[in-house]
Amino acid sequence: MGTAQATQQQSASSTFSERLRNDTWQAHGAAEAHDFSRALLSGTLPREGYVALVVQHYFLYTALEEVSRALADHPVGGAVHFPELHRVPALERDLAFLCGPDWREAVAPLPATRAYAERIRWTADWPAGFIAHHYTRYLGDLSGGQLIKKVVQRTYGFDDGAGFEFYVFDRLGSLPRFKNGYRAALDALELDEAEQRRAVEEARLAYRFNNEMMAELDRSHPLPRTPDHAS
Ligand code: HEM
Repeated sequence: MGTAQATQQQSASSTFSERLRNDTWQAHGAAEAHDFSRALLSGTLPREGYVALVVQHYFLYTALEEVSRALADHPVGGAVHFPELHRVPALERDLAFLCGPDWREAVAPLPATRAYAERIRWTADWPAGFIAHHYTRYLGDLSGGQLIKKVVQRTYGFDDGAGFEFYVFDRLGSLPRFKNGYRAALDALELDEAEQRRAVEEARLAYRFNNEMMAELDRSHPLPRTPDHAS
């Protein structure tokens, strides 16, 4: 059996959450292998690069949480409306800690972040597409994000909480249990085949937006990856 045929057969018998995971896993590999991700995870990202990432997160999650609130009562979009997951309050505290009380005047989105946030806002009219964006960010934060949390705390010498609250989900209880409940909420949605496929495609697009954002961060905060960059 050819690989494409095998993948199709697997997809046909998979739940929506399995599809989202399996059919984007290649894109996940690329995101994980990105120079910026690797620097973050290996503790070699300079502090300014980390702060720039927190700033971009602030603009992204502002869009995600705005749309989540707007769709709270929608039968599809409302399935992922978990206010206890929301990151903007934590990001605001992180930015005040990292940049000082006037941080709002000092932050701006990169062009790639602006485009990504615009796409998220666009899905306010397409709730299954919004779910794809929601899934890509929050399940990532609850998974690989928890590895990053430990490295970030150690690398930048943060005390408990301050500077990396973004990665702390202490209102959720057990994260594996929350993630299972999240996947069950996705699987309970009655999305037809075509809509599931479109949503998976949108999740792949979300990964591309993330990679673009990391590429721009990389360009604006060059990583010390070679001796030339080390000074
Ligand atoms: C340093 C970079 C990264 C590392 C080390 C990492 C690592 C991981 C790990 C270990 C898991 C759990 C896998 C499992 O359940 O078996 C995971 C899941 C996930 N990651 Fe990442 N990740 C990284 C970057 C990203 C990025 C940039 C995104 C998207 C913006 C992302 C989105 C996701 C999602 C959505 C899941 C959940 C998959 C699912 O169970 O459906 N990750 N990641």
